[in-house]
Amino acid sequence: MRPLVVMGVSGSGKSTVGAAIAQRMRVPFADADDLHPSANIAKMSRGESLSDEDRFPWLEIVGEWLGVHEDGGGVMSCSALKRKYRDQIRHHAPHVHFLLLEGSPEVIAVRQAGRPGHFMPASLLTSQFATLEPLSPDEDGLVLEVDQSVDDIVQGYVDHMNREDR
Ligand SMILES: Nc1ncnc2c1ncn2[C@@H]1O[C@H](COP(=O)(O)OP(=O)(O)OP(=O)(O)O)[C@@H](O)[C@H]1O
Ligand SMILES: O=C(O)[C@H](O)[C@@H](O)[C@H](O)[C@H](O)CO
Repeated sequence: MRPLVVMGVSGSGKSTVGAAIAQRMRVPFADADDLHPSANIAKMSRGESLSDEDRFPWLEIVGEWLGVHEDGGGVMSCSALKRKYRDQIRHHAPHVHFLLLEGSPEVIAVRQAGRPGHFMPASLLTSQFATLEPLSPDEDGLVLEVDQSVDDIVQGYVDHMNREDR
């Protein structure tokens, strides 16, 4: 398996789906939320969105992890909201592909609200959507709708990969 980034806005299900795909594919999983410098977590907790400068060093760590898993495969959940962030990741891991979890602000807001205690405030969801640049046709990846069960999303990914292998 090639390295995979499960991407999307906060609350789209990246951590849940990423862990489930990694388990299904029997490869390591990492959550980019765990790799943020503490200053980034503090900033988001204050209700401020991250800048490109804040994200740069974090994306270097994310890219390096994926680069290490270029051969054996691995899954990282990471927002990867902008094309240039994905370019930065691809620089480290040229064979990486991306699964964008796409959903309406309404559905995702309900999911976000359903996990009290998370550092990410609901108020940042608007800026997450404003920042998101969907995958371009020349980017290696697929898009799946979040308004379905986690099992169905995982199966959607597996089916896509099986079609690609044929
Ligand atoms: N397909 C799904 N159906 C129903 N609930 C889901 C689904 N995917 C995720 N959830 C739930 O939605 C909430 C958000 O999911 P999760 O934490 O995985 O999102 P995330 O994109 O990793 O968020 P963040 O980046 O903010 O940590 C969780 O409570 C999770 O259990
Ligand atoms: O790029 C970003 O703005 C961040 O990665 C956020 O997306 C959060 O870390 C994550 O989603 C936690 O809620």
